[in-house]
Amino acid sequence: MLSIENLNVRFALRDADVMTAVESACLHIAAGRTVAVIGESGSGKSIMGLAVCGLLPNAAMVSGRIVFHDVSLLDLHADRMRDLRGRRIAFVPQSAGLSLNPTMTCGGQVAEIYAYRQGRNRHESARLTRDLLGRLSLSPSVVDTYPHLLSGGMRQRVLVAMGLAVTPDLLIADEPTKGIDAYRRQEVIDLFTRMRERSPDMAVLVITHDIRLAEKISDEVAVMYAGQVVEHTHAGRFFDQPLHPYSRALLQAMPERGLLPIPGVAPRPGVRPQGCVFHPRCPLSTARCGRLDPPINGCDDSLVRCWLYARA
Ligand SMILES: Nc1ncnc2c1ncn2[C@@H]1O[C@H](COP(=O)(O)OP(=O)(O)OP(=O)(O)O)[C@@H](O)[C@H]1O
Ligand code: NI
Repeated sequence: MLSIENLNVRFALRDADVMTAVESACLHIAAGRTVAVIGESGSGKSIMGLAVCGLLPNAAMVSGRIVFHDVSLLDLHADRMRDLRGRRIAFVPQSAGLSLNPTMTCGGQVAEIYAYRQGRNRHESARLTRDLLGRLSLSPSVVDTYPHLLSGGMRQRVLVAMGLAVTPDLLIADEPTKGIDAYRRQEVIDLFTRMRERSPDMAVLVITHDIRLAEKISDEVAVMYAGQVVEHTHAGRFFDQPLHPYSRALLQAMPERGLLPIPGVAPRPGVRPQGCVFHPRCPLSTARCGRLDPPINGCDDSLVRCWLYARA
């Protein structure tokens, strides 16, 4: 359904410096799959998601290809992209608090989508809104409630409802558990589970720091480091036997897996090490890793960007 091929996103900084937020990233998502994109802060997860939705800031310089069904998104006119985003691709932004209209009830905001996007009348829009919020386990009272009266988790669900109201083929959710406490996290997990049951063919891209959320809801995991997708694999396989040394380090840093900090620091934005982007922190790096960019290698059903898996 979606192919991201060699995507680069750069920003021009002052003094003619350029900072690379996403670098030759590749990712493919099939219908019906939930893919979690994980990685440390600043690794380019959100920027990649925004690129797919055509929501990058104007200053961004983008190259590569993003193909959705047969449409090349980076070549689309802004009007057509907006239309696509309203009907086929839904984006659930990171800050639920800021993204809802404070002057409208939650139900009103969902109903508006049915009315404007689908041309439903007021009565139908209201009924569809109640159904949808009900299926997402939001009580009927939420319909008439203003966003600021809800918890972060509830607001997030309203935003997801707004995304689902357009019955998209692809839903992209950026940090759905951000700012949500442990107890409410379960609600987000339930929400994704319910959403899957309701729309089994929808592809879902979940951008998250929250590796445990990824484990609970995803079919596949893509790991980003310094703007690159360094591994993309089945979730079960990833949590059993991650391939990339960075993936292994990420998992070992989880409290339940040893809380081992990843040595060193991520490269500062715009200061990219030569060769493999991870080699300065990698316990397994060799001289070659510091000189040459690793190719993307297929290993069983997985893709991994690491010299360890390169065939001679
Ligand atoms: N408008 C911009 N101008 C310049 N640099 C930007 C801009 N937006 C993002 N960046 C940079 O792009 C890089 C990738 O940012 P991005 O938001 O995609 O990271 P992320 O992986 O989503 O991190 P987080 O987990 O903190 O959300 C960062 O180094 C960020 O500083
Ligand atoms: Ni982000």
